[in-house]
Amino acid sequence: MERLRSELGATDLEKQLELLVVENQRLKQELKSCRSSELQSLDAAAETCSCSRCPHSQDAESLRREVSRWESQARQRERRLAELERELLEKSSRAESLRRQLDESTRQLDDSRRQLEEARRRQKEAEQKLSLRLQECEEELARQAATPPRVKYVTHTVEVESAGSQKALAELQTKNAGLQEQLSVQRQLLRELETQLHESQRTCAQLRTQLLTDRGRLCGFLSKAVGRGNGEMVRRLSKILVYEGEMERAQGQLEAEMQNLEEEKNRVIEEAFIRAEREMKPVHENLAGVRMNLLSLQPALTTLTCDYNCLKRQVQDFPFMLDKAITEAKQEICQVISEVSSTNQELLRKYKREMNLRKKCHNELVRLKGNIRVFCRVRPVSQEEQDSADARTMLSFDSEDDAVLYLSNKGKIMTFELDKVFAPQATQEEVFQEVQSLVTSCIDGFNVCIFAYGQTGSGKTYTMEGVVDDPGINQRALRLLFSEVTEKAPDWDYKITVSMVEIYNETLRNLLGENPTDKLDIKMNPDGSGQLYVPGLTEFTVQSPEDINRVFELGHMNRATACTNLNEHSSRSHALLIITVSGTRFNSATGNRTQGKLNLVDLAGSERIAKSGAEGSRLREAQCINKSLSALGDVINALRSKHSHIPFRNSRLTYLLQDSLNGDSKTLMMVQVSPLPTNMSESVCSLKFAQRVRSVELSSSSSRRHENSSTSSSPTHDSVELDSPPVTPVPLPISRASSAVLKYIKYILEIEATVYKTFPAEIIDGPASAFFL
Ligand SMILES: Nc1ncnc2c1ncn2[C@@H]1O[C@H](COP(=O)(O)OP(=O)(O)OP(=O)(O)O)[C@@H](O)[C@H]1O
Repeated sequence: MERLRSELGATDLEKQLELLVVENQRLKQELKSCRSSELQSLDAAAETCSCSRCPHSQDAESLRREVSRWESQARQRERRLAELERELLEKSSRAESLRRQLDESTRQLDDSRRQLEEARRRQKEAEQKLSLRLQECEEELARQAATPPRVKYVTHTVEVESAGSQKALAELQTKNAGLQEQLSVQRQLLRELETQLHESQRTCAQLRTQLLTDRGRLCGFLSKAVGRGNGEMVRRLSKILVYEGEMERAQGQLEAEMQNLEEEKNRVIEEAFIRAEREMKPVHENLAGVRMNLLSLQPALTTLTCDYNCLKRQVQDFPFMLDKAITEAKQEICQVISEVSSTNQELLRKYKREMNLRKKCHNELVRLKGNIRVFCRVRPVSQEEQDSADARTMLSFDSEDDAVLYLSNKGKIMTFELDKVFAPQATQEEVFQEVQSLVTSCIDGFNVCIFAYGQTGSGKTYTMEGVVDDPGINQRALRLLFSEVTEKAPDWDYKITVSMVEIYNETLRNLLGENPTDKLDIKMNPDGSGQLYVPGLTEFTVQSPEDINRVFELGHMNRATACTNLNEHSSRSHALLIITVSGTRFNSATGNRTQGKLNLVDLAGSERIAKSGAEGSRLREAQCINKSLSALGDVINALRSKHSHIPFRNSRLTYLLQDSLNGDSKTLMMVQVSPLPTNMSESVCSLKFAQRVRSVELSSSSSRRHENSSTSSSPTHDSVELDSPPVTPVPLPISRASSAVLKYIKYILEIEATVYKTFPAEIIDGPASAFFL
C-alpha cells in the first residue's frame, strides 16, 4: 500500500498533462490568431481576385471550408480533450477514493485483525477459564458428594461464564458479519469501477481510432498544403500533429499507468483478502474449538444445573427443617434441663443430707478418736548444738508407727505412745496437715483449743508462730479459714475476728489494746447465757492475710513493750490467739447461724521449779506457770474422765478457755520435746504429761485402755502435777507392728459398728458409702 501510494503520489504524468494543456492553450491562441490573419489574407486575396472563376478562389473557398471544418474538429477535439481531462480527473479522484477506500478497508482489516486477535485472546482466556472452571467444576463435583450445597455456586459460576462466552461469541459473529457485508459492498463498488474503467477504455479506443482518422486527414491536408506551398499552414498543421501525437502518447502512458494501478489495486485487495482469510481461518478454528468446548461443557452444565436445582430445593427446605429440628432440640433440651434440674435438686438434697451426715460422721470420728488428742513434736538439733559435745540424740522413732516415740534414759528405753509423733525433720506444713481438720471444724461452729506444751526452747513458739518464711499453725490456720469461708461465700456470710491475750503471773493482758499493761478480767456474760466474756478485750475483724500480718505485728509490739526481755518473758507467759468465726447462711428460712472459736495457745515453759532453782519473782513466775499448767491438766483429766465437776476456775488460763474446753469442744495438745541429752529429764516429764493426758482418755475408752494396759509395764512416776498418777511408758513387745495393725483394724471396725448403729443402712449403702469406704 505504501508503494502504491508513493507511485500514485508520483504526478509526473499529471504535470506533463498540465504542461500539455498549457501548450494546447497557447497553440489554440496561436491558431486563433493565425486563422484570423489567414482568413483576413484570404479575404483580401478574394477581394483582390474578383474573378468568380478564379481557381484560387475555389481553392480558397474549399480551404476555408476545410479550415472551418478543421476548426470545428479542433473544437470537437478540444471538447473531447476537456472531456478526457474531466474523465482523467474523475478517474484520478476515483482512484483517490479507491485508495482511501483501500486504506479504509486496510484499516478495517487491521481493526478486524486486531479484533480477531483480541477475540482470539479473549477466546483463549475464556477457554482457559472455562477449562480451569471445568476442572474446578469436576473437582467440585467430586467434592459435591461430601459438601452438596457448594455445587450451587459452581453451577451458577459455570452458567454465568458460559453465558458470557456465548455473548462474546455472538458479538464477534455479528462483527464478522458486518465486516463480510462491508467487504461485499467494497467488491460491488470495485466491480462498478471496473465497468466504468472498461467503458472509459472503450471510449479512449474509439477516440484513438478517430484521432488516427483525423490524423490521416490532417496528413492529407498537410500534403495538400505542402503541395500548395502554404508553408505556414504546413508548419501549423505539423505542430498540431506533433501535439496530438504527444497527447496520444501521454494518454497511452496514463492508461498504462491506470492499468498498472488497477492491477496493483487488484493485487493488494487480493492479498488483503488472502491475508484476511488466512487470519480468519484460525479464528474460525478457534471458534469451532470453543463451540466444541461449549458443547462438551453442556452435559456437565446440565448435571450441575440439575444438582444445583436439587440443592436449591434442599436449601429452600432447609430453614423449615432447621426450624423443626431447632424446635425439637429445644423441646428435648428443655426436657433434659428439667430432668437435670430435678436430678440436681435431688442431688443437692442428697448432697446436703450427705454433708450433714459427713459432719456427723466427722464429729463421731473425732469423738471416737477422742476430742482431746495428744501430738508430740521433737525439735531438730540446732547448728550450735550440733557443734557441742552433747549432740547425741536420745530419742528414736518407729518407722512403721508414727504414734510411738522411744527415749533412752539412764540406760533404759522408754516407749511413749501418743496420737502422732513428729520427727525433727517434719515440716510446718506436715504438722499443719494433721491439725487442719480441727481448724476447719470451728467453721462448723465447734470450739477448738490447740496448746503447745513443753519446756523452754523446745520449739513451742516455732510450732505456733513459726518464722517469717515458714509460718506456724497460727498464720496457716487463719489463711485456711479465709480460703474455706471464701469457698462457702455464695451461701454463707462469715466474719472472722481476732483477739490476742497474754497470761502472765495469772494476769490477763490485752495484746491488741491501746494500753497492753492494763489488766483484764473474766466475767459472766450479763445476758444470762452462762457464757464468759472479757470486758475490754479488743477484737479485730480480719478480712485478708494482710490484716493477719498487721494484727500479729501489733500483738508482738505490745508484748515487747510490756516487758524488758521478750525472750525470757515469752517463755514465762502464756500467749493466746483467739479466733472467732461467726457465720450466717444466706436465704435460709431457718436462719442458720454458727459460731466457733479457735484458741491457739503458746504455753509458758514447763520446767520444774526444783530444777530451775528459782527464787523471788522467778519463783512466783514458776509457781504461776505450774499452777496454770496443773490446772490445765486437771481440767483435761476431768473432761476425759467425764467428771461432773470440771475445775476450770483453778487458773486464769482454764477459766478463759472454759467455753472452748467444755462440751463437744476439741482439744489438741502439741507436746514439744528437745532431743538433747541435757534436756532429757524435762523431755521425759513432758512426755509423761502427754502420755498421762492420753491415758486419761484411754481409761474412759475401754478398748484403748485395755490395749495399753496390756502393753505397758509399771511406771516410775516423776513430778507431773496432775491429780491422778501418770502412766509410765514401757517398752513394747517384739510384735509391736502386728499389734499396731490389729489395733488399727479393731479401731476401724469399732468406727464402722458405731456408724451402722447411728445411721440407717440405706444411707450407708447409698452414695454416702464411698465416704465410709
Ligand atoms: N522444728 C523446728 N525446726 C527448726 N528450728 C526449730 C524447730 N523447733 C524449734 N526450733 C528452733 O529452736 C529454737 C527454740 O524454739 P522456740 O523459741 O520456738 O522454743 P519455745 O519452746 O517457744 O521457747 P520459749 O518457751 O522460750 O518460748 C528457736 O531458735 C527455733 O527456731
